[in-house]
Amino acid sequence: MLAPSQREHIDNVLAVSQTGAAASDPIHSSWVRCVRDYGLDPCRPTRAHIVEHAQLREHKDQIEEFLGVARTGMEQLYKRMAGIGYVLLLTDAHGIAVDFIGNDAWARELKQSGLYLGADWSEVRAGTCAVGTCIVEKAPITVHHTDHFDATHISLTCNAAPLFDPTGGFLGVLDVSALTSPSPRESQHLALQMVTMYAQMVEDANFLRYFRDRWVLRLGSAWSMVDVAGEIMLAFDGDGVIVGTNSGARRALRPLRNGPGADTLIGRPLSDVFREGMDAIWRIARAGASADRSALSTGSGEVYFGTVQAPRVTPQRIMPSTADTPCAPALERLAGDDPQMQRLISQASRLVNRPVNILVHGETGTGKEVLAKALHESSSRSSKPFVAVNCAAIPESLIESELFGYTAGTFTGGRSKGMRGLIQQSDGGTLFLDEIGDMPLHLQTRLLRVLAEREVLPLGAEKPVPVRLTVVAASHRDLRKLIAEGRFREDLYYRLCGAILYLPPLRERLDRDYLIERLLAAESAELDSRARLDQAAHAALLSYDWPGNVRQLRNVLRFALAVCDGTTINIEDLPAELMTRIEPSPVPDASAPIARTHDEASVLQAALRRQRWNVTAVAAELGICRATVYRQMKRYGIVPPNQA
Ligand SMILES: Nc1ncnc2c1ncn2[C@@H]1O[C@H](COP(=O)(O)OP(=O)(O)OP(=O)(O)O)[C@@H](O)[C@H]1O
Repeated sequence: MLAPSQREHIDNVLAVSQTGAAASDPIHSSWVRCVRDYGLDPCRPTRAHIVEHAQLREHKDQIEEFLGVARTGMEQLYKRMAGIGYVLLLTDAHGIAVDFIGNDAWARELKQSGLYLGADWSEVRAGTCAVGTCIVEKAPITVHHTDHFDATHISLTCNAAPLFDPTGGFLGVLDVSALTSPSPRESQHLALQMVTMYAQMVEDANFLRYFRDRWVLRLGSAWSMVDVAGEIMLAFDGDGVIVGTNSGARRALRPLRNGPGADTLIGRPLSDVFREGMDAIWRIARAGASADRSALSTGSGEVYFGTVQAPRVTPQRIMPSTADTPCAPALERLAGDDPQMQRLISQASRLVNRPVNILVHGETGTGKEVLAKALHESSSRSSKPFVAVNCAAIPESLIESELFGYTAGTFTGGRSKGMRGLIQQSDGGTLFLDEIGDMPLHLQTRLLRVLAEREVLPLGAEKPVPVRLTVVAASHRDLRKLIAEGRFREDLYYRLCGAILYLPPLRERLDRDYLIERLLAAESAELDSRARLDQAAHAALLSYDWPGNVRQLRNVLRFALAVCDGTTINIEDLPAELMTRIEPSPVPDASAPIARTHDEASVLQAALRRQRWNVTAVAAELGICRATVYRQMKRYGIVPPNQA
């Protein structure tokens, strides 16, 4: 039963989402997103969603090291905020609360409201809220009472600040929330300042931990405060080259000279940023904590006071030098300007030389093998073999001998000298196990033993052979689900997932243009063609939702190059499926475009009516993405009844 205040709120949300919002208003823009992009219905308030334990574990595993650092900051912040009724949430980049500090006395109310461990505060799930909207805006935000989209949340007040990793990737959100609060929005001003300040402190603590083997230059505009609150931090190596920047540095500093790459500081010498040059910085380092604190000035005329912290551990033992390279070239080539891919690449570049196995998740055709290969090529193992095995493609009866090898005379008909298995062949290099979820259970047990004991026992052999094995495993299936069904060993899962990388589906990537260009160049070179895409074909490629991901894009380009006139690829050269995703089967006569348009419009209209104008449900029914539904609605002038 809805309270009058909730009903009034729903009417308000409906009115704004129908008329649209000013781009500068993050709350109303979020309401519009909730209705138009996520298909959320303000008339159906929904309780908080708490993810299951196993899923929460996975989210925590992703940022385990960071969680330890963040906890200290959270405890300090909680001490200051608990007395005035606030609780604290730390969420990952997906909006899942991976840590929480609150008062046990209100545990029931807090859990019901979603102020709890495991709560999903993404905008897609919870509507406008401090965490979810902060993830979209990447900036601190207060979402107070009726700023929330969902009427169940309108008694809450929430303040959130984003957290970035030392390479600028988005890590998650720090949030302070209260079950009750005074009605003026201004009452939250201080809470927002506090959460923003602590988010910065947590980020900086993480930065110092991450770059503990590097020199760190801390800068502040107040002479006496630099040691305690250096707003700007730059990590640099013994040659004075910048290897890391905190958020403050990324906001405030630019290289002295313009030119290519002027937007990034990583990889540049410090003398490219400060007029006084490297000598002055080494002088500051030598002065240590003494009062001799030279000022450094930037190209824009700002003056900062600096202090330099020496490396606290010896570099190379922690991480071989290439692992610190902000982006290894083989990895960098995988993507253009897509935030999800850029984050993945920065995570991957930090992993290349670490002694961990990596699990890659992604839909079929997203490039899991390509990523595994790039990881290998970027590592110090690159001169050793990269061995790829598709566990789903090799018949079960052969996987064992293929992987583990066999000795002479083990099989009648086998090679008389025996065979080194693929595990041995990858010794010192990388073993890529694709579709690991399809590996039979008894072989999972043997693989686990190889990983634990670092030796392999070929079939028929008496003595094990030592191997230096680094595994990158991939799966498009949910391994946690397979574990729950008893089809995948949990202990093997934990051995394999030293780190998990999620490859986004192509429809979510914003760098499709880059991929189209790269793949077209690669395919053209192979076919010795110089054909270019015309505008309509290019637009069709950009707007398609690519269920088969990068592989399908590659195949489509190959097809188009083969059938085009040799100079221009136009829309007719693209395979029919790009034009017919929305049509009912059987496919109508392709020579009748008017009939096809008419069919498309009526199919869409019927589905919209059937699904009561819920765009998400329509997209699911027709097997297309929501953006395509909106595009088609616009094209055919279909307007929801309440907006007509
Ligand atoms: N980033 C990329 N740049 C260029 N080509 C790519 C990229 N990602 C994938 N591809 C191409 O897409 C195709 C599929 O890639 P890949 O085999 O790595 O996908 P996958 O996710 O391992 O697929 P599956 O799940 O079917 O094993 C390949 O032809 C590959 O060359």
